[in-house]
Amino acid sequence: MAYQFPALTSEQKKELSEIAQCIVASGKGILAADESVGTMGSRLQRIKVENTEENRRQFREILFTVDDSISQSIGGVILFHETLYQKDSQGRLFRDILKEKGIVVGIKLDQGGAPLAGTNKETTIQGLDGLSQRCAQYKKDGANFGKWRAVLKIDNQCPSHLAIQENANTLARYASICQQNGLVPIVEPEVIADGDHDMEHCQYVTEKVLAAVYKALNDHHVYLEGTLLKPNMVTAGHASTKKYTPEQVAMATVTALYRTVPAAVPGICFLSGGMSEEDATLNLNAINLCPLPKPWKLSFSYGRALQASALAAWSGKAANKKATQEAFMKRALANCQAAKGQYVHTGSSGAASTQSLFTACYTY
Ligand SMILES: O=C(COP(=O)(O)O)[C@@H](O)[C@H](O)[C@H](O)COP(=O)(O)O
Repeated sequence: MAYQFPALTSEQKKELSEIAQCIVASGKGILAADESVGTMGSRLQRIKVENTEENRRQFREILFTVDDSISQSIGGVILFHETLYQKDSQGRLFRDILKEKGIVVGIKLDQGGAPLAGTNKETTIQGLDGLSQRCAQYKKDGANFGKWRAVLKIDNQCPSHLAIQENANTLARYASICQQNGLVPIVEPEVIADGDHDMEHCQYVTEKVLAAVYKALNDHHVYLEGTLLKPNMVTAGHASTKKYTPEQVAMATVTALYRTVPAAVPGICFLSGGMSEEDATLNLNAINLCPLPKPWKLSFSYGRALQASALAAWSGKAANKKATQEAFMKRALANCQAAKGQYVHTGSSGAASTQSLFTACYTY
């Protein structure tokens, strides 16, 4: 039955795999700047800045107009709908500014959670209705990849079989629709860090989730070479009393990935999930040094762990532009080095970079 009903032409496959490889080329990762209005509100609240469209625009202008050398560390930026159509103070579209730097533009496609009745407050993610039309428009408007974040939690009876299957199937359906429209899907099944479970339990759950996701992607004829995975690292729950070294986190994470993620996937870009900036970098570095087979690029797609110091430096003041850009550049460079296993912690990190960025129940 192979190839009787091919999902994609060889030209479509070539385009998708080239986009994916470009995003994770040699030490590059992704800036997840796709916070929705509500999530951006809680980020801005921390620095006592009002959550207006203009303030969101100003902060993102500062990030996107950083020195062109940023493109050595950042291969892609995920935008929220509002940001894809925003301009800098000279009237240039953000998406054009990013493209001129050689950075691939991505778009958040999921539209929030909905409860799964009969479960312990588990969710599925909405946004499949009209998704093909939205993808086609975003492609015309300059996006080349998409993102869909599914949330799974570790708790009493969680994640349930239903939550795992439903979210895996929804991620696969989204990925298929993206590829039909020329967008590389970032597949993000996030096992959130809420809870007091140990790292071993997180590894067990992460393996179950990823195995279900790759079965569903295969069922939906998704072309793996034209996808990227955005998983959690395998860590203990935020409330666990057990502490693990970056090397232990790396071994558990790469073991889980090696058991479940096909080698055809070009890149795995971790989310930071509430880790401090420095922990996210140290763990990524250890992952890249882990003595297990690693057939994929292992990189980053951080939101909080790339922006926390920059947000703190900015504090809503235009006069802080230089310090904000320096803080952003510093984290981007550190993660670029970590994606190559070359990061050396100097011990001179600022206070913001070692602060936990954990938000309980980070589910929209
Ligand atoms: O996947 C992500 C990982 O972020 P993180 O590194 O954990 O801060 C992000 O792209 C978030 O999904 C992003 O911050 C958007 O958040 P919401 O507005 O959808 O909550």
